[in-house]
Amino acid sequence: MDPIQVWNAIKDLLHDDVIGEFAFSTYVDSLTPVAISADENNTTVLQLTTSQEEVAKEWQNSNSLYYSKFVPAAMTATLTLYGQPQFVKPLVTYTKPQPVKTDFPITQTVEQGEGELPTNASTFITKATLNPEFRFDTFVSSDENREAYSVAQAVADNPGTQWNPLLIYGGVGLGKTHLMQAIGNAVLARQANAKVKFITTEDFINDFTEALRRGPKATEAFKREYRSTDLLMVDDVQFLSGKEKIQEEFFNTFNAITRENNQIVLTSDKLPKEIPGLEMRLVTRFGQGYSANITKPDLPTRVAILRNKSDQEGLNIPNDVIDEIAAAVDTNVRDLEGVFNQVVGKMRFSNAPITVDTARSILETMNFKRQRAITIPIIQDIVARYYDVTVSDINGKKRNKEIVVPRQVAMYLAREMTQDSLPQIGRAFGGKDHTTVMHSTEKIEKILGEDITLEHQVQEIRERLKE
Ligand SMILES: Nc1ncnc2c1ncn2[C@@H]1O[C@H](COP(=O)(O)OP(=O)(O)OP(=O)(O)O)[C@@H](O)[C@H]1O
Repeated sequence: MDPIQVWNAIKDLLHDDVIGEFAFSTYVDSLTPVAISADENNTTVLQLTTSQEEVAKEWQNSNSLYYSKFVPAAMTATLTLYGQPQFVKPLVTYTKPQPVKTDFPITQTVEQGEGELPTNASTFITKATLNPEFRFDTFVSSDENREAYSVAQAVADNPGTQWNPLLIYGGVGLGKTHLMQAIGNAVLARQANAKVKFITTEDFINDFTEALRRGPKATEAFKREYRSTDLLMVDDVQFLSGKEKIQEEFFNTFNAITRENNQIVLTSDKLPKEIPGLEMRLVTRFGQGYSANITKPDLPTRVAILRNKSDQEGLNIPNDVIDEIAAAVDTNVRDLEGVFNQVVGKMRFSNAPITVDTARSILETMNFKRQRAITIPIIQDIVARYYDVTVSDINGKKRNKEIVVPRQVAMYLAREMTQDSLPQIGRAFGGKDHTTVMHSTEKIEKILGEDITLEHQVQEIRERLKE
């Protein structure tokens, strides 16, 4: 039996059993497998080492939670790996830690062979806990995320130097976590033993609360672990909102890491100053590096993301199917992938080529409807009906208020909802000059900020246009 293989399989099983990331990373993930041997009773023993005395003590107690969960997990693991369940006992010994020299910022390449443990096998996560698919080369860069993409690459190339912290913010499912983990994956690809840690804000809260509950030693271990990272990535910092004690610990962690010129990357759904209940000192700290926004991808980007995914998975999805999905799903990339996966599933299980009709029926069951193309004549028609005037009034020259407002609203929406240029819009509105279009749209923009009734009207028309 291979000790690393067996331990990895046991660890996977324990991961679901041991509550809390902190407990798991301290008491399970930090152990290094050394050998498999037989004791005097001929029982198979998996020998493991730890550099933390209290962790070894916990394992040496055969009534401990970890010991008791280990034995059944080992049975399952050996059954899966070798076809036969085997009774295996853990033997955890304490070894004094050797000082580890880190050469962060990264300057050299350290190769990590398959299955080999990082040389500083500490409680730090390694490549395995990052999503290996979240890389720069699998991320489609477009206008909506280009800034975030470029800064993330700069941070990955030179962590802890210029953009510290890097904060990536934007709506749900737009690729913030992907970009953040791409930094982690790039750093670990260059230096496998870099102390890289990716956590959600919830993990941080749970780990800290658990450490406090366990007492001073665990709290010390928590601080040691978090504060000595080379690259700390924290997802969704908006969840720090209103949690004073946690914010204080986060503040101290933040300071300890940046003081050493190590790197912090954060994601949030909004700018720090817009997070309610976030202490001013954190707002200032979070904003001191670089804040990059990600917004919703437009249609060509959505097509590119799907094309990319289809190619990566070696699938041959027809272009019209991809266009159909991309046009219908404009909420976020996670939804886009969700529909894509359904389509792929359908292809695999029904063994039939996928057509636009199948894609449509999947989209319908998932409540996505293809938006119809919005053109100037459609806008003119809907605006005219909404205000009870005629399309020729809108395209004519009458200057009374009842007609001028609908005309200007229609021009404004044509500018907002179509790709047509100012001269094209002017021509479509009865041959008007492009300056008239510009003046009308600016006028509506200005009134919208002051007139709530008009704002509601415009919103209602937008919704009718999307029906
Ligand atoms: N530009 C992109 N190119 C390729 N894949 C993308 C892109 N943007 C997002 N994705 C994919 O969309 C999914 C959702 O992205 P991710 O989890 O990073 O979103 P998020 O912004 O962190 O969302 P949340 O705020 O909900 O945590 C992931 O599978 C990610 O790989």
